[in-house]
Amino acid sequence: MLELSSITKCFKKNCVINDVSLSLHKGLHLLTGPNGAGKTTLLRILAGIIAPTTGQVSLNGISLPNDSARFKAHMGYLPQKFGVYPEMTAQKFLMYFAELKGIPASIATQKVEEVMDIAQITSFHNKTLRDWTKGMRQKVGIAQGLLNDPDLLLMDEPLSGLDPEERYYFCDLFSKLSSERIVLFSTHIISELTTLADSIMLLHKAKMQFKGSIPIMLDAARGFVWQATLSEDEWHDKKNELVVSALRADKGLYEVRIISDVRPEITGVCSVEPTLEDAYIYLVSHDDSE
Ligand SMILES: Nc1ncnc2c1ncn2[C@@H]1O[C@H](COP(=O)(O)OP(=O)(O)OP(=O)(O)O)[C@@H](O)[C@H]1O
Repeated sequence: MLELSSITKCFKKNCVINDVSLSLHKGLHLLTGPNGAGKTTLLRILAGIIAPTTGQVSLNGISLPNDSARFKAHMGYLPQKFGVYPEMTAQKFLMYFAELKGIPASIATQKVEEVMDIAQITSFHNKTLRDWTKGMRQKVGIAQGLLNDPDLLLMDEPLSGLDPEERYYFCDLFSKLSSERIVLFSTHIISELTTLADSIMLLHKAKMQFKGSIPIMLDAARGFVWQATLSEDEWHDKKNELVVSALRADKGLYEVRIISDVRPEITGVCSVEPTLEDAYIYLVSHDDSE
């Protein structure tokens, strides 16, 4: 189990994480929130790269920073900007990482083969990384995170810059990997993950605004999501007073999903079931910290 108790992180007077506590068990967990919410900072704390200003982190009873080496031996981390050495092949690159992680040479070759198989990059193993697409490089990043067979796999925005097919592939992979470990990743893209994640955490204005299962997140917004079709004039008239979670324009008509505590005064408006994106907008717009 991963436990965070009362984590606060301040950069001088700017506190970007404020008293965050949570426990995560085996499974797939998403960390989302607006730009600058503190997602990368929180993941860097969990990866033992930076220390919290106050608070504790522990993984199966092993705590940071006291037992940092042992903690890191059970953790894999994919940073937001994962650099590769372009002249290396994936196999060489992963062997290099295995050495950095202290994996004994006697099992490193086999371990590298195993993770290349999981990340489905075996057939490219002899190609230098210079020639790889972003999605393929991301697979190498995930493979390096798995080298030590971690109990905790942390990934910072692993879906960014990927096309829909690649995103589907990775979500499915993370879901499979989460049957044996805690997989926690940050993302701005939440719609397609609805059925896969065991829990979702929304970090907003330094606080954990929401944490819970996807059905519970959807429940939070139920009754507050509306749909209406507006003419161009109506849309321009109303758009500044509405909180909009989705918009589709077609032949001069605007199909709008609206987040509102009360029925909006629009002809033909109807209540609709929330999507995860609606729930996200609902929670972010119902920030009660101000
Ligand atoms: N080393 C640092 N020194 C000072 N401020 C920092 C440092 N690292 C992060 N911050 C600030 O902390 C805040 C949170 O940044 P962070 O990168 O954690 O957010 P994020 O949620 O990951 O954002 P994004 O979704 O845009 O990647 C930002 O205001 C950022 O400027």
